[in-house]
Amino acid sequence: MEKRPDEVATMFDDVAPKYDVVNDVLSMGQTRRWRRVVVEAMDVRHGQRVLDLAAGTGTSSEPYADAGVDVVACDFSLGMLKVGKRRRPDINFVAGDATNLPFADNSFDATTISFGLRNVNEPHKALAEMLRVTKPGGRLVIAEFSAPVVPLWRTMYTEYLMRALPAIATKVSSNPDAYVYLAESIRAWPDQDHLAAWLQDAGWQDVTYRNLSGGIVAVHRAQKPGAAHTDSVPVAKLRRQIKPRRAS
Ligand SMILES: C[S@@+](CC[C@H](N)C(=O)[O-])C[C@H]1O[C@@H](n2cnc3c(N)ncnc32)[C@H](O)[C@@H]1O
Repeated sequence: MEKRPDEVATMFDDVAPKYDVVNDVLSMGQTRRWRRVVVEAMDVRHGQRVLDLAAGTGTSSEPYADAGVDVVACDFSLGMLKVGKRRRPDINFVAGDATNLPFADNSFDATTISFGLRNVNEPHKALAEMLRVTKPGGRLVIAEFSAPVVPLWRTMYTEYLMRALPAIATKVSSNPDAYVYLAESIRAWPDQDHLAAWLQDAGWQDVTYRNLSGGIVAVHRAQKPGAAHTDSVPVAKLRRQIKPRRAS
């Protein structure tokens, strides 16, 4: 399906104010669990710099910021970035296109993209750009809608996508067409193995994936070839070290 970048950006500008609420409704609360798995897969450490690409309103960036990790939330929809900045002024939001990132080579220890790659008009270019800006040995974690593995579950899910989801979106969203696009773009998106092959073709190594909710979502993990830099503290430990913020 055709994804014109200007139309995609405008569509996200339109849905931005209610984006997170509608997400929670349409996923029946599952997005929170999916996001926790992404953070675990990232396994970032104190002192590292993380790129959250297609970060939208920054909901996918928040766990890193909350853990004191230096996270850059990049997106090309100014509407989404504005909502994010208003909600989380402490996060570094940067306007940028996934196919031509405004960052130097090897500038991030880890890169992640949640529910964004499917919307990029040239996903192969985005995978190459993510490789370029990630340090050698650095990690990539992608969360994206995928293909349910059990046939009956797949049939039920397809029914939900094509019938129930647009109907619910009409009630809860200001731009129901965006959710017709959502359903169609999920159906047109490659399955788990296909995406894993794209990652390898782009130069990523040690590609693995994990299915969530029976394959409705897949979390792919990969590494940039080269030696990783490891003298840092895991975020799990860091959480215990962070002092609560004092009210001013
Ligand atoms: C479904 S939202 C995901 C937002 C966030 N990552 C999350 O998990 O809630 C998809 C985002 O991808 C962004 N996007 C799509 N194509 C892009 C591109 N070429 N460059 C940067 N951002 C892009 C959209 O603007 C939108 O904010």
